[in-house]
Amino acid sequence: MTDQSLPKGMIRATTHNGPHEGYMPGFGNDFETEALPDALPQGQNSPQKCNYGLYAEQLSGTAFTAPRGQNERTWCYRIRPSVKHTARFRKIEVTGWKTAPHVLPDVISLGQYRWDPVPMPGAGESYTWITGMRTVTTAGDVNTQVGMASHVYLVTASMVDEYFYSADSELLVVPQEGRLRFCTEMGIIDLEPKEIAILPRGLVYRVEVLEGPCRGFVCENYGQKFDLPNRGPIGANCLANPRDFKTPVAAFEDREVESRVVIKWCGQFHETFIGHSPLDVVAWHGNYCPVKYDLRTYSPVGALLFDHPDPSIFTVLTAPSGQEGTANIDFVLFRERWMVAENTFRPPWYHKNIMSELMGNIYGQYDAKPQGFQPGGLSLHNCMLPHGPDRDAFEGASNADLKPHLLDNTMSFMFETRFPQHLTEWAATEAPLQDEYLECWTTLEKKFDGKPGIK
Ligand SMILES: O=C(O)Cc1cc(O)ccc1O
Ligand SMILES: [Fe+2]
Repeated sequence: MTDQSLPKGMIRATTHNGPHEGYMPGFGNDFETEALPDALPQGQNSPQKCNYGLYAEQLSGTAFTAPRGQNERTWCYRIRPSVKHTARFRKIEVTGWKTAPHVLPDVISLGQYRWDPVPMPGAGESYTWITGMRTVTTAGDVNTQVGMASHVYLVTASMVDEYFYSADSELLVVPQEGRLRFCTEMGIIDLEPKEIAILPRGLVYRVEVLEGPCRGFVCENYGQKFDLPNRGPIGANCLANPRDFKTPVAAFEDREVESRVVIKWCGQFHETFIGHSPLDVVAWHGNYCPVKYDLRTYSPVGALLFDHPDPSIFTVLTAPSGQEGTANIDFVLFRERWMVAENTFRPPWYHKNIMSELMGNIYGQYDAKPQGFQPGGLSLHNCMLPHGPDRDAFEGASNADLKPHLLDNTMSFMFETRFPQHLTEWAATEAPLQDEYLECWTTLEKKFDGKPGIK
């Protein structure tokens, strides 16, 4: 399409944001978006009076004085200030959702653990985003803003006139089945398997089921926000590229209806009732915002000649801990890729790790565990506990013809934290823990016979 107002030959820039136009590309960008024309003040944040009678409100995601490269905040122009969204809070019980510190004397976390997929709810069972959250592990301490929790969610029902926010954490959501819609103060994110989303600390939202039942994983980050890892010698491209992250455009509700707001705060849950939808932000600008990312756009970089690199080459996002290179959480993706290394045992090696490794399978088969680690399933290899390929993987890879091989139909991930992860009672007793998991290694044969030569 030509634009008559432009010089001859010049084409106006357009943006293409995938199937629908509801998202803006970029990671950590300073975005601006308005759902009504001129709702966003230009050139200043706090005019004496805002257009449309809106209230200006800042949401600070980092300390005011955080260094420029980390500083995150968003200015919201809303129908009512958030303080009108909260009456007196009343404590409620949300039984499945646990928070660190949560070390139970009778639950042993020292070990290698694996779970079958948590069964989908039966007919007649109904779970929302809040009631369907089941904590698997916790690590660190929410009160000092270090550590994390891992959860499985089972969601069958939309939240209706009900809203949630976590003052404790940002949530990294990894769907495994079903499609969810996150209606947030800053716009709408639709999410399905092979995508992930980050919901920042303090952001209010409602979760709806687009296609259920829904199952997935959540990493709750109590610490510094997830960021893109530095690429070092890899250079300026590959791994997760910033433009593949999508932030929703502004969308608001002007609905006056009895509504419930639930807040998670220092591990406790509280509710309050208000007379309207809190999703009333008409326009916003800033860099503290929800985002989604399609894992299929992750460009893995790996070994081109020999040996198996550390899994950190597959880091999608990293949440720093204050000690450089030692993350509070790394989110690592094992996806389809070519295996070409010569004279190499290609699957993960055997090892013990100071970091603790919580893994989940999104779909397909993981190369170190051809059987038993199923889509929807989880495993935990805790701090300094040995693990590695099972017997079948070892025998297969030790004897494989090492021609280039497409590792296909595989997508697993790891929440790796510097802290030991503690099982919840649910993970240790109710979830489908595989009692026989250790047997995948007990059959590994002794091959050593004291005589030189390749066995
Ligand atoms: O334990 C695992 O399967 C995760 C993992 C993968 C890999 O390629 C190297 C090390 C590692 O811990
Ligand atoms: Fe590992």
